[in-house]
Amino acid sequence: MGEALIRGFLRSKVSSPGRICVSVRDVERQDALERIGIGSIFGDATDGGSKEVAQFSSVILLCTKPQAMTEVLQSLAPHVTSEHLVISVAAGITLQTLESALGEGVRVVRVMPNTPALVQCGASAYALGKNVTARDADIVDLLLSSVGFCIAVEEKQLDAVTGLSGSGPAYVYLMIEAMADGGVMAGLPRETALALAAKTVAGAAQMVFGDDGGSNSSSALGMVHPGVLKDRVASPAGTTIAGLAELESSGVRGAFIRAVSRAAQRAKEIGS
Ligand SMILES: NC(=O)C1=CN([C@@H]2O[C@H](COP(=O)(O)OP(=O)(O)OC[C@H]3O[C@@H](n4cnc5c(N)ncnc54)[C@H](O)[C@@H]3O)[C@@H](O)[C@H]2O)C=CC1
Ligand SMILES: O=C(O)[C@@H]1CCC=N1
Repeated sequence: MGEALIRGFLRSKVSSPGRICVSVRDVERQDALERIGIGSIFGDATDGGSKEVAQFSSVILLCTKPQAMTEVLQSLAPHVTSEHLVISVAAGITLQTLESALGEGVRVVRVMPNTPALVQCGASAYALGKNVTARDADIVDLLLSSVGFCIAVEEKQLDAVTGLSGSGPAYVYLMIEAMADGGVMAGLPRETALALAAKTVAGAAQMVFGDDGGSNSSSALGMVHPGVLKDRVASPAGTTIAGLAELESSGVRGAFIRAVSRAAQRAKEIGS
């Protein structure tokens, strides 16, 4: 996720390789970051990396796994001051945990991004810690909106965000793969089927944001209800309603609801 954000920031030009300083343990990741021109790459956070990052950066993104966060926070705490803004992307790790590990007065923001940030099509939500300033909120907004859509939420909503948009790309990949399988089963070459499936998902998602001209927009974000769009595709006694009936009888709608809800619950479990 950290690498996706870095690459997204570089693509959007909100930052440049010379302004980014990274502490990363895996050698392959270090090589990948070197290849994209990151100049300051340090090793393990617990072995000097945190100190170096805190020395050279005013905005620090924490992008390790939640399970590694305790030791990373411990390594960072002695070097972080009220001059730093710390942004965590870790699923489930609460603002309270971050703030109490980093110390009094530290400015902390909790973010849940997703990997399409890499291609500027991310969907992120964030919650501000108790010490952040209005300028910090602007910085977070600037960074996240440079790589896609972003929205401020209450912290208690972030586990739900994690289950929906944080994990969501994986659900969509599964759906694209399955739709392509269906195309292959119906006689299409694999590559054609995959391209059609992925383009269909991307195009359909864009329509929800009113990119049909916005005539049916029903919300502040200019969105069109997906049910309206679905009904427009389904002709009476046509192919689509036959396909939809299969999906409904397989319980796909319920499966998606349960997937998001189970992933949100898992985020809560990780945090506790
Ligand atoms: N993968 C995703 O789609 C998303 C992940 N997240 C969050 O992002 C965080 C990272 O997840 P992934 O990118 O999937 O994991 P990952 O395992 O791919 O990346 C974690 C990185 O942390 C580095 N690392 C671990 N311990 C370190 C240490 N002590 N010092 C320096 N570097 C260290 C590793 O070298 C690795 O490059 C997690 O907290 C996750 O909840 C949030 C949203 C989406
Ligand atoms: O699977 C995970 O735990 C992370 C958090 C959201 C997406 N990936």
